[in-house]
Amino acid sequence: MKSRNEMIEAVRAEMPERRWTHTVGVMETAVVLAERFGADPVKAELASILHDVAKYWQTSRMETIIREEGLPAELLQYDKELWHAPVGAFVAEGDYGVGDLEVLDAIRYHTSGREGMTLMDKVVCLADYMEPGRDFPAVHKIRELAEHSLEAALIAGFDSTISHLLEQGRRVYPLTVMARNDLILYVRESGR
Ligand SMILES: Nc1ncnc2c1ncn2[C@@H]1O[C@H](COP(=O)(O)OP(=O)(O)O)[C@@H](O)[C@H]1O
Repeated sequence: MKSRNEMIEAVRAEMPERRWTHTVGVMETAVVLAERFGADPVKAELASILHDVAKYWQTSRMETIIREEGLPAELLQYDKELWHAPVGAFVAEGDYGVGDLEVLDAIRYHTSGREGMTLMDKVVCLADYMEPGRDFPAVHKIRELAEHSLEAALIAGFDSTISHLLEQGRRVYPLTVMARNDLILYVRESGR
């Protein structure tokens, strides 16, 4: 596996400066959330460093990887914004030598979420929604909820994404709906 510094330099070279600033925000937020909710902060930071590694890859390059490396082909029927997450996990494993499935899955599902999200999935996905550089109508509420509940904050995040997609008449990738349903059940049953 590449060292932390090698990863930071390599990932930084893959993106414009403003996206690197976002990545640093996600790293810092993920560490805070990991410490708050009992996840491994080192793994949370590692997943955060790499989460957007493929964000600026050409569509055709991502499409080739999705087709040839057996990533879910249904992704190709949905917003291209979703593709960089599973492709990023593939790159994290192949090019950066990350072997930890918890870290790889957190990268893979950071945009869509999934049913049965792990603690690490939740931390990285939520950090991506609420890092300090984010500014969208629901972000204040999300940050407030995140003081106490990872799940309630994530539900608010997914609500905001789904509403936005509905308003624009766009397709909703089903994993996000499943993630939200599952989190609602989790909150109801655990009382969090
Ligand atoms: N379930 C979904 N179905 C379709 N598109 C989605 C879904 N979830 C996220 N997206 C798309 O992905 C975008 C967010 O991706 P994200 O990785 O958070 O990018 P950024 O970091 O640039 O905000 C949303 O604005 C939306 O266009």
